[in-house]
Amino acid sequence: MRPITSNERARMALNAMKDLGFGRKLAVKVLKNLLKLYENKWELIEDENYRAFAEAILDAQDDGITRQLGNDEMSDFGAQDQQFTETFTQEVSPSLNICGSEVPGPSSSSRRRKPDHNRHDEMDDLVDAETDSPLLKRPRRKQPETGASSEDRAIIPMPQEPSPSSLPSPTSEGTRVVNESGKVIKYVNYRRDVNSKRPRSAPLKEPKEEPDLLPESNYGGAPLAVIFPSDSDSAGNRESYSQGSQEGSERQTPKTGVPSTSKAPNTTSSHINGQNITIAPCTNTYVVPEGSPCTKLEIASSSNGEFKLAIYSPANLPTPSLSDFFKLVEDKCLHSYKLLLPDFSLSRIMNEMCEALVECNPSDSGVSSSCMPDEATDANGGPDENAMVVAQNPQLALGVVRPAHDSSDVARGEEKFLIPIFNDYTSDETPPNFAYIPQNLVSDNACLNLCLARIGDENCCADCYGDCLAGPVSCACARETGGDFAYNSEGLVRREFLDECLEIAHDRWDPRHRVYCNEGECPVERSNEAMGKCKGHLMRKFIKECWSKCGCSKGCGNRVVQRGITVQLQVFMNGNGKGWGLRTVDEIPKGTFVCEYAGEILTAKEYQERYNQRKASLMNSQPMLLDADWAQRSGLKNEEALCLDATFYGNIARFINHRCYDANLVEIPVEIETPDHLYYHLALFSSRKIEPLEELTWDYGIDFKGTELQNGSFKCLCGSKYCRDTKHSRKGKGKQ
Ligand SMILES: C[S@@+](CC[C@H](N)C(=O)[O-])C[C@H]1O[C@@H](n2cnc3c(N)ncnc32)[C@H](O)[C@@H]1O
Repeated sequence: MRPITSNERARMALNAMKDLGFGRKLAVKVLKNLLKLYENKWELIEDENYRAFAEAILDAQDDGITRQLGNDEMSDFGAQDQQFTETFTQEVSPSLNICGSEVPGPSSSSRRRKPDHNRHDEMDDLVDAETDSPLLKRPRRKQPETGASSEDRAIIPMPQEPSPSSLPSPTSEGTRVVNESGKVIKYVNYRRDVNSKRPRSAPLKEPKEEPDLLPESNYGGAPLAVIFPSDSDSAGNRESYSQGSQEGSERQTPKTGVPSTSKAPNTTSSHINGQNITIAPCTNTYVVPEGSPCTKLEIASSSNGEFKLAIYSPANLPTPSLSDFFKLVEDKCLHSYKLLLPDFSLSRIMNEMCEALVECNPSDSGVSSSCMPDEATDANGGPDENAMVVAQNPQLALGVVRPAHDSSDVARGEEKFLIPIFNDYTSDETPPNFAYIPQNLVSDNACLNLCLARIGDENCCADCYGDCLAGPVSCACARETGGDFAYNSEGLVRREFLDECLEIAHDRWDPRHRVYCNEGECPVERSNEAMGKCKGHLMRKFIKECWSKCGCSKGCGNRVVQRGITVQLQVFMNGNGKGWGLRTVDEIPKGTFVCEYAGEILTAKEYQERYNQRKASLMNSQPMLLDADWAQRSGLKNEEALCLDATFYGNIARFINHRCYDANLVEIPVEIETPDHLYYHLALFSSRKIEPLEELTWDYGIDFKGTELQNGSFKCLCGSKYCRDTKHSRKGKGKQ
């Protein structure tokens, strides 16, 4: 292979800096000086994704070079591509001035900053010490010593929801939130009166006709649906809705995923990453690890709203006192997070949790004022709301008669906005009965070990501060997406990444995108012999978001899905045989997070058992396998093969209808709390710009060509010209 030339290396280095947002002229200048400094040793510049280069530019900026060059010169990348190519054969000096600052030569800790900067040298040392980190860890900047609390110091203040009178008039794209330097950091829509402005009903906007996306022959011959089958057709499906609500009261409480009315801790379910959370009876999540195998920390709750923390020790061991235990946890927190306030106290946090809990449930006399610690305090020392475990209203159990849906808000206040129901066709019909949950629930048997200790340093950015996207270099949380964050500063999925995801979704039947299990190892095959040999699992690209162990703030731009729904939605009766559907109120730009597909996390086997037992009541169910990473695993255990079922518990995504191939939403797996990809969030993002009042659709990935068992559960009425259900297709009849 031809050796890479200096000019090519220079071009690559400058492009890397351009990607980080640095101006070209400054970068060229710094690069020249670095080459002198490092005696043309490009490896030192290229090492760790051009870390030394980026840091030298930062130093140069701090030293005022930015001002010297002026704004125009700082943003002149793009032009003059040729100019820099002949400039990189420089003479060497052992130590030189990079844009005005004295920097030690390569022999002495070549990539360290000069010592007298305003930076936090201690953190720099830490960063430098991590030589094997594949990506740069951005040093946490030293905070001004104002005595302010950690919250006060957040770089990007999260916008407060204004009072109704001060609501800004929303634009189609939402209200821009800008940071101090005027950069748009996110768009916010504010809760609006559902009756205002928009008519209560509006003619359905069918998804717009897509241009020819692929030759006809490419979308046939799909080997298998990735969805578990159901045998209803659309008509049957509609019938089951009206039965559904009556049946709801008679239904047996499913064995898993339902807060039990019994006190046995093992029969309740956990709710993750959200508020108003149900219980985590799955005590293995909270068991004190291996080192002390006989002592157990157990967190239990009942559906009456009580919960408790218990430490069990075997007879031959003394039970540790709660205060000793707290002290140890505090020490560990200090060791892990380093930046705890001096008066940090676990017991105080727990008291505050209890108080908050009582405030959240003022009418719930069953709420105990005792509280339990969670493993998680977030990296800023505060309690981690995502991991708190709170008893939930037992009425959610499906065995209990619950009122019909509230047509002004199907989400019953669980989301940031009201999500109203419109039915202009059959005025008395309401959506089928189900319990609205904003986040997933986990069954007892599903092996989902939510333990912060499992998130290693390489899977988080403990050293970051504020907004990871605003930093000059990507942190470890961008590694999953090849070193660039999946989101841009406006909170949208980056175009290139989205296009890659769309390509995979479009070519989902192409064997190049699928992985096939060894014989007898496929969890789907094991749970349902009738499925036959493994038909392959789609290998998908993951997004990784920052989370509790990361040092950044909750407003960090790499936290999108975990912040929940930010677009205004409506449930509506479709009137075209597909039943209820979901539509957007406002225009949605391409790459916007719309909602997560939430439901009960079951094992594939559990789902199959449930399906076999109550086939009829599962007619509307679209269980999704969480198999995006099974490719990396061999010998998956039954309890590790997870599946998402929104039949009894689900969120707004439960109303999204299927459209073959050219749907306006695409699902992307998002890693938040677990690093191993066996559990992830199935997040739906807009695949293109979506017009106001357009129906939202998603390609469920059903093979309508397979045998009955492999088939999807309905006759497809999507109306897409790419419809795969050739037997029943209404191609060309889709418009009404
Ligand atoms: C996740 S639900 C979607 C919401 C559903 N329409 C409802 O009324 O609750 C999936 C069910 O909707 C119906 N459905 C979704 N997409 C459809 C399509 N393209 N054609 C016909 N029926 C569809 C099927 O009955 C399917 O089992």
